Amino acid sequence: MSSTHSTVTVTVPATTANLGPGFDCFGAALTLYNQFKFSAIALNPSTPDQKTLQILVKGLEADRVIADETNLVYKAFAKFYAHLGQSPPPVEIEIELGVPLARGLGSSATAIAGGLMGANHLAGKPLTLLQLVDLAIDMEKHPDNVVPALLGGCRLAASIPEELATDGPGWEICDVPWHSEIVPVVAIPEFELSTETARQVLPTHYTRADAIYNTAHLGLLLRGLATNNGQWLRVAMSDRLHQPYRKNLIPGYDAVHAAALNAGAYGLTISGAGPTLLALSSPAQSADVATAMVEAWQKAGIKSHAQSVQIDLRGSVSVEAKSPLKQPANFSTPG
Ligand SMILES: Nc1ncnc2c1ncn2[C@@H]1O[C@H](COP(=O)(O)OP(=O)(O)OP(=O)(O)O)[C@@H](O)[C@H]1O
Ligand SMILES: N[C@@H](CCO)C(=O)O
Repeated sequence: MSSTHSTVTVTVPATTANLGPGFDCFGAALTLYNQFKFSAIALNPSTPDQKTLQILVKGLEADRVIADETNLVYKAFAKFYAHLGQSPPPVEIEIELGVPLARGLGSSATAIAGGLMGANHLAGKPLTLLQLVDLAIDMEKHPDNVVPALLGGCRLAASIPEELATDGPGWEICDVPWHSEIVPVVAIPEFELSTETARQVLPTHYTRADAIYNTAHLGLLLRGLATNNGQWLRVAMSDRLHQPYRKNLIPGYDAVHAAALNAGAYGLTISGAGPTLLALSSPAQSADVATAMVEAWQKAGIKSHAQSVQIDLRGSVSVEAKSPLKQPANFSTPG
């Protein structure tokens, strides 16, 4: 009889960060998913040099993902064990990609959330979800993707000031109501833009006027999302901290923006660090908005895919199962 062991499959939603003025603090989970399956590997004590890590990648753009210990899912897995003061156990990770890479839809956050959740399950769940959130923010360096990726919904994260800090998490996280009649429409171009590149074009200092502009627009956005006020949303998605600098990295931005508004969208913003563009629309206009965005990009010589999505409310979901213990890929029976 073969021995069995727990495996865990973690499903993690894509996210859209910033939504315009909420730079580095505001984001929402979307109904596009990556899946990560973690299985413990049984090493044979009498076989030398067995692989302690196997990574298999399937799905969208699978050949673009590195399958060694520099893989971000594994880095998060290893970070979890380092946090416990332990070495990571031998593991097989199967990745099924449904979220396009480096497009501003939080693919890196899915990898971090998946790696941390998977590790926590294999370790017998020593950490709470909020402790995983803290570790994830520490890895991603900003909370706006990893928080909704783990918790679901639309979330605002504010760092707790030093004078109020305790030993607990360093962030106050609140859920933000998103009216059910507001449809997010994502137009995803075929080219990639890494977050690193998109952060390099940002200034390190801003004027007081720019700070006030973003504060006011984020407030308006929160109220617009809660009340389905299209006029407020139209104005609220403008910002002065990142989009004016990043739109030059996205060919066709102005044309897609104009096309989305002409087709009836309330507003349009760069999703995360881009290049995906996110429009907010009424349910009745969302199909027209998606078509208009793709056509505008096509005229600018860029292939894209657009679809209406919904806000994911569940966040990262893990399902445990019992399976036969995995053998390492280079396992050999001593003979
Ligand atoms: N499933 C995955 N497995 C391993 N690494 C991944 C995975 N998904 C993303 N990554 C890593 O994250 C990189 C993309 O991260 P990046 O922050 O540039 O974009 P993004 O997270 O998709 O967009 P944004 O942060 O703007 O929403 C990939 O190039 C890859 O190195
Ligand atoms: N807030 C981040 C999201 C992308 O990771 C940025 O805009 O750079």
